[in-house]
Amino acid sequence: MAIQTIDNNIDNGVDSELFDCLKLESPKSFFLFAGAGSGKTRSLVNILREFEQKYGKQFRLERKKVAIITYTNAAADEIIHRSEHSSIFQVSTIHSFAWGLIKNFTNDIKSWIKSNLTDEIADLEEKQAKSKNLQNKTSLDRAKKITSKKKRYANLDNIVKFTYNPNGDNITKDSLNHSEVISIAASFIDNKALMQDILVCKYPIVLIDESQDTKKELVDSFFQLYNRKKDSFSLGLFGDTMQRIYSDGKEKLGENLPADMLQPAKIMNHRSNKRIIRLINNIRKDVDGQEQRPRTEKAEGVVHFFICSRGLDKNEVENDISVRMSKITEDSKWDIGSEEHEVKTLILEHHMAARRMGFINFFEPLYRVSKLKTGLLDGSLSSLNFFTKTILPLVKAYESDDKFELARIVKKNSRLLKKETLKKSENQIVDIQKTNEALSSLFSLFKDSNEPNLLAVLKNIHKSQLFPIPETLLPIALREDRAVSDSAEENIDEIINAWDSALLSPFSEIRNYDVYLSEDSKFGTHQGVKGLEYDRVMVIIDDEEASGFMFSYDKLFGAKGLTTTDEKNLDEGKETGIDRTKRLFYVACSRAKESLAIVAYTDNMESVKSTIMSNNWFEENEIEMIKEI
Ligand SMILES: Nc1ncnc2c1ncn2[C@@H]1O[C@H](COP(=O)(O)OP(=O)(O)OP(=O)(O)O)[C@@H](O)[C@H]1O
Repeated sequence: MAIQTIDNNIDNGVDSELFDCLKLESPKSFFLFAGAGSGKTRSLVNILREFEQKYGKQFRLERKKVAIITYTNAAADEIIHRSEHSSIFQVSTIHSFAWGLIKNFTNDIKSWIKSNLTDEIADLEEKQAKSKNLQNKTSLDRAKKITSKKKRYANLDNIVKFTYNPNGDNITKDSLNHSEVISIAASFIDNKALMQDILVCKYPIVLIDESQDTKKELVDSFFQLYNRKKDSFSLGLFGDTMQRIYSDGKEKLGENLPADMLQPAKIMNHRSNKRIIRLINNIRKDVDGQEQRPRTEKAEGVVHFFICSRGLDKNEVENDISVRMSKITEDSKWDIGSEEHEVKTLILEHHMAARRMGFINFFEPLYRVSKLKTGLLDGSLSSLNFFTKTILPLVKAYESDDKFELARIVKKNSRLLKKETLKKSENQIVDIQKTNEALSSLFSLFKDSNEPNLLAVLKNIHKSQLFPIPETLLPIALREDRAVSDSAEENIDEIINAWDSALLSPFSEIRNYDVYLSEDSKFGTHQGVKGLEYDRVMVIIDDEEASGFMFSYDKLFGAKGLTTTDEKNLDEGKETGIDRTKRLFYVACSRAKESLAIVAYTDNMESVKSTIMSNNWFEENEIEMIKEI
């Protein structure tokens, strides 16, 4: 028993070493890089709690804060919650933090943008001057870019204050875009003594979680700041180079660190069962050879690799695999048919979840428009909220005969029942009657479990004037005849174009999409689940379906050969798509606590099998080939 305790707690000393760095009398910096599930986030929270106890009062009096930079808003919320909402901690994403630093420096921002635009315009004009044909697409696009940049330059003096939303698209004239905010903050930290003083005075401690993926420009600036202000500034980096999966991160972050930076190591993995840890140790073996140890009380656990022929019905394959896994693991929660089914399925791209959950027709056209992507994924798109936040709850209230809820939604959103409308109205009874008729007309579309398409719902509401139509959808709602207008408007806006297709989907797709957005969705992306953990994980792999270009599982598993570019990168010691994919695979597999199923679709089943066996990732009895169902 005593041995077990020593084993599991072998890394416990690290927390006090880290806390020691934060002592205000003698600040030091550290770099805690350790594998998945080694308790980095836990260490971060532990030292924050201890810091609050020792320095909380002092920091509040002196109006100082510890800045904690996380990769996502969700991670920020988690740390805020776990550090008990203490006001001395400012937990935010890198974009929010950077914006907070620069937002009051309007004149300096203007000068930076002017100088940047001057360089960009000069560069474009030089290229344009060399163009052999000014009428080809590239040259025409370049000409447009030059005009728009010149326009922005001319408008800069009219801007009183810049705006920026770290979670938005920032398309107004006075807004900064995401990369500008990062570059401006980095440039101010590097070059402005005042900014360096403000930063160190307000935030004597900056801690960065997932620093392997944090914008490299800013990480470099923090290193510079550390070199300048060592006596009054502490920089703490948490991360794992094996989990660097975005191109924004600094390559080889762990190399050439300042000599006085503390670099503690952790060797435990507190998260996963033994077999899963052996697998992830093997995946990183030829990258840096770091090996983790499981906790002594952990079970063996299960990993299983299903090699599936492309072209099979994926829903059927994956359902069958869930049943098969429940047998292999003797855990009924794997079984899709069981009431207690609880498996996290990791897909590569959101549209793979859309296909599996039944909202692909509505999702795909909108997802293709880059301006709509963020809002579509986080559910903040206002034109979409019309369906998800107004119509869907209304229809659900109708279906469950919840008159109270129905009245509440109508009162809140209806144009006809607005207080001001009713006040002005000569005959309120007629208005209420009109509302009832509008509702009946809308619900008639859903009679007998019918699922109308979204266009029918939109047109119905526009006609009855029950609710105001979002601005983006108005041109479509106003159209008399879709077919005529399609041919008449050649140069139609890409957003309207996308909505034109999306609106042809049945309303049931909105229901499914709404479930996907909610916390309890059983899907996550390989990238998006960084930092999280689940008992049972199914990793779905299909490069063709994902249609991305950053990752290639086919190459990682030997189903496809290397391209000449890959060969060239390899020769030059540069990173290849295989390296990136291996790290993504490591992140995905290391989310599993108890058992893990990999489901890989491929055209080359035998090559996949021999690759995953020859690099010792899977044993023969852990591999199953599914050619048909
Ligand atoms: N010292 C410990 N004793 C017991 N459980 C621990 C310990 N450290 C971490 N854990 C547990 O192990 C799991 C992983 O911890 P944590 O999320 O902090 O790891 P991480 O290094 O941040 O992981 P990743 O890099 O994979 O996101 C969590 O469930 C956490 O509660």
